[in-house]
Amino acid sequence: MKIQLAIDDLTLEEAITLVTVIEKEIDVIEIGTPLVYQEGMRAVTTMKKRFPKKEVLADLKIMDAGYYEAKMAFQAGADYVTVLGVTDDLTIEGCLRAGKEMGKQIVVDMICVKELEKRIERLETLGVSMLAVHVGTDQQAEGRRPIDDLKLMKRCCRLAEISVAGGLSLDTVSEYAQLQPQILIVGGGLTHAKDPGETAKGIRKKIKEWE
Ligand SMILES: O=C([C@H](O)CO)[C@H](O)[C@H](O)COP(=O)(O)O
Repeated sequence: MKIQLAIDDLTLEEAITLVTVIEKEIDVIEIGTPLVYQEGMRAVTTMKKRFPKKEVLADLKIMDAGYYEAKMAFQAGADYVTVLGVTDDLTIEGCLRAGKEMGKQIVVDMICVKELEKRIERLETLGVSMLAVHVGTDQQAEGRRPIDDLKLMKRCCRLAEISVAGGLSLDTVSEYAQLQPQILIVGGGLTHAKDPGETAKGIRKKIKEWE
């Protein structure tokens, strides 16, 4: 299982410092949506140049202009870019085309998708190979967690790899790891940790128990 660090509310400089400390424990560096707003594609390019052995995900949450926006992120150095599962199939197909041309991956973020099972089936038919279960920050504030959607996703997915995000932390990561998603996404659980180095080591240790 991979660990994806989601960097949302840090400056690019703070993000680089954090990744330097926990580099060994993480596999994917996510340039979170707020960081993209703040810094643009510069954040993607800088992070890939600084940490060339790490995979970089640009969390653009694309809703339209799929081909154009996905290609922009890939050209900036992203290995993965996100598109929203609620959007039109045409946008998903545009992203997939950009991914194919560039030899990179599209991740479909299932935040706010209502009929999850039906949508998973459709997305897999379109050729999507990575799906992200996601309970967003605002939904988390109302007490929602991604565990049930992850269970459903594990039952319904035929081929796609699965990642999961939504408030994962050192305390809760085992619950998710035992369901065997391919990628566990941790944002605030690391970026707001008192000791990110120790927390990242702890998360890695807990995940290893389920591998
Ligand atoms: O995608 C995210 C959110 O929508 C803000 O852009 C977060 O990166 C994702 O939810 C992971 O962060 P945590 O929930 O803090 O672990």
